[in-house]
Amino acid sequence: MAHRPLADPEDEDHDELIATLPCKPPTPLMRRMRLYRGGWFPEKWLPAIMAFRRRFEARDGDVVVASLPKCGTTWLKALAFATAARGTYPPPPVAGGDDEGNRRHPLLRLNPHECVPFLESVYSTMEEESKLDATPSPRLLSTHLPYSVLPASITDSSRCKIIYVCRQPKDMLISFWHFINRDKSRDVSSSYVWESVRECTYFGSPIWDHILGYWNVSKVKPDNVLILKYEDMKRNPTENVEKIAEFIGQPFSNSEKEASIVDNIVELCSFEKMKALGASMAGSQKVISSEFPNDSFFRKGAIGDWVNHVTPEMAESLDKLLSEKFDGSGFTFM
Ligand SMILES: Nc1ncnc2c1ncn2[C@@H]1O[C@H](COP(=O)(O)OS(=O)(=O)O)[C@@H](OP(=O)(O)O)[C@H]1O
Repeated sequence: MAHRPLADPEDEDHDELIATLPCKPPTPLMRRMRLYRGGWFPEKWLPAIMAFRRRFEARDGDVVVASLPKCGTTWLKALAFATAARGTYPPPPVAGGDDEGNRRHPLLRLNPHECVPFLESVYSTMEEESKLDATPSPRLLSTHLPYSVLPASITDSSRCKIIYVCRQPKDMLISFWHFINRDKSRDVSSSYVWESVRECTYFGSPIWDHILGYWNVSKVKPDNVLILKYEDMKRNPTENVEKIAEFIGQPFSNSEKEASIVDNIVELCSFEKMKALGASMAGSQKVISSEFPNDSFFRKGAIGDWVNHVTPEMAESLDKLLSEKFDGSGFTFM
């Protein structure tokens, strides 16, 4: 007798499935959270995440920028966009004037999040989903989701390339703490955020799990997953831009190198330039589901700001926790 294949639970109504997932009650920072495929997510986000898993169709040449929030996402989006689109939009020369040609570059008018959409947000509206389908290849996309939540269309085929950026968790968590507290009127209990600093978690999910999810795949599929580190990008921006270009199959030619195209990209996406632009656009349209002002993505852009906020004891305990969790994986922040 032929066996009937088991129904895929995600084919059922999202709401019914979500209601069965383990949950945590709301906190002052977060609405109700649900455990899904090994990670905690605000319940409200799950329909879009599930729709993304079900409906996204990867195409040859798609490049996905992946990260945990506050690890350099905005910067990497800018660098990857400027690199991939340099044929259509040459980066303005470092010493270039402020003429119309130089102002034509999208990154001088738009926040990088507007140039590279978050897939999990795209699937929250039919309009955004249709826009994504109509986007010509090659597409530059992004996600904050862990590898375990990505659709099979990305993980089981070799069509997509993923560039993952990670950052020393102490700096990432302090950056997040500032981001949450930037709007004093929200009156979010900072003790809740401090709990996540102490536990080294993001919305209840371990930070090391997110990093190791991508890291482990990069070891077996190096042509599909490239790991970058915020600290290394700060120290060697040129080298990292060259790495990005090679990884996406658009290496810089000798004539481009001679014309200082790499330097121009680095300058266009430098913290100082992007912060100044973000400040000048602060009052204009908000980005990422119209939620965040342009300037909220640029604060200090430094390595090691955690020393101003985290006690040496807390830092030591975080370092110990992380070295245990990364032990044997081959991953380090150096
Ligand atoms: N161009 C450039 N160069 C270096 N650093 C930069 C740049 N742009 C943003 N930043 C810093 O990155 C931090 C924000 O992280 P994300 O972009 O990942 O945030 S988000 O996920 O998009 O919300 C946040 O870090 P902190 O300054 O430590 O808070 C930003 O200031």
